[in-house]
Amino acid sequence: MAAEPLSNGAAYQSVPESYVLPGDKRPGSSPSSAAAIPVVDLGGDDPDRIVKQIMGAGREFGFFQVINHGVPGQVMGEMMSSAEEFFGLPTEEKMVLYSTDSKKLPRFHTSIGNDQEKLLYWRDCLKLGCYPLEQFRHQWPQKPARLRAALEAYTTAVRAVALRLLRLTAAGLGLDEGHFEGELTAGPVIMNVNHYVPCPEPSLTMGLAPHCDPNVVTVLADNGVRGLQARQRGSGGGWVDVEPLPGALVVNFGHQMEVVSNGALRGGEHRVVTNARAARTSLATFVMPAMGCAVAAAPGMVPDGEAPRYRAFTYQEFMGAYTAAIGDRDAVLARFQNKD
Ligand SMILES: O=C(O)CCC(=O)C(=O)O
Ligand SMILES: [Fe+2]
Repeated sequence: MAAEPLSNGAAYQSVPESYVLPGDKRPGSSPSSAAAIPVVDLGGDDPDRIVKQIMGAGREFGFFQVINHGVPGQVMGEMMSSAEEFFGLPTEEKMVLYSTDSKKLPRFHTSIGNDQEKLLYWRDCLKLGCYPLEQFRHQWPQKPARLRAALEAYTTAVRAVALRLLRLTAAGLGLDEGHFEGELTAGPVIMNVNHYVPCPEPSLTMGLAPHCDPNVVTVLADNGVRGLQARQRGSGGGWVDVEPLPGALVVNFGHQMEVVSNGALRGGEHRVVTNARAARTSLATFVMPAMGCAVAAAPGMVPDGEAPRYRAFTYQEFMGAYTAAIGDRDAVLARFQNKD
C-alpha cells in the first residue's frame, strides 16, 4: 500500500508506527562531529584559492557551501516560496501528481515512494524534470501559479553554477577544464523539492537515510531550517550539520565524481534529520550524465601501471545497481570496484 503524504495540514502529536525506525537506523545511533562544512566564496579574482578550497572540501566531505555564486537572491527566494506554497496546497490538488512509479515526472510522493516500503522516512517530495527547459516546462505543475516562472529562472541559473564548479573542479584535478562538459553532464537536470513537516519525536525518525547521490554534482538550497548532515571522511566518520547560511548554495559531489577522479574526491554521503519545530523545504538540483554515457576514471587520475579503482560502466548500468542497493554508498561502489 502506498503511504499517505505527510503534508496534509495535520500537526502530528505522535509519530505513526510506520515511521518509527529500529534503534540502529535512528539518528543518535552514529557519532556526530563538531567539524564544519567549508564555505567557498566564489567572488573575487583568485581562482587558485577557489580551486584549492573546493579540492580540500571535496577530499574530506564531498560537500561544501558556496557564497557569491551569482544566483540572484530574488530568483532563489521566488523558487523557495513557490515550493513552500506547493506543499501548502490542499491535499487533493497535490495528489493529482501522486505516483509510486519512480520513473514518472513530475511526481509527488512521500518517503522514498515505492509500493514495497515498510519503514517510512519523514519527507514528502515533488520530483521535477527541469532542463532542457523545452523538454520539461510544459509538464510542470500549474499550481501555484508562479512556480513555472520561478523554476525556469532558478534551474537555468543553478545549472550554470554547477557547470562553473565542474570547470573549477576539473582544473583542480589537473584535467582539461571541460572534462565534465559533454556526455558526463548531458542528462536531464532533475530537482527534488523536499518537504519535511515538523516531527514530534526527531530521535525516532529520519527525513532521509544516509545516501550518496548517484549523479556528478548536486546543488541544494534550503529554507533556513537545519536538518541536512554530511559524513566526514576517515575513521571517526561522524555526521556534521550543514549550517543553513542565508543565500548560500550547498554543493555535494555524487558517485560519478568519485569514479572519474579515481577516488581523489569523495561522493558526499548525507542524511536528513527531522525537526520538531519548523517545516524544512529543500531544493536538490541534480546534474547527471546521459544514460548511455560511458563513465570511467579520467586517464590522468590513474597512476602509471595501476588499474583504475572502478571499472568502466554506462550510467544506465550504474543506476540499475544504485536502485538495487537502495543507495547504500559502499554497497553500490563495491559493485564496480576493481579487485586489485
Ligand atoms: O533535504 C536535503 O537537504 C537533502 C535532500 C537529498 O539528499 C536528496 O534529495 O537527495
Ligand atoms: Fe541526496
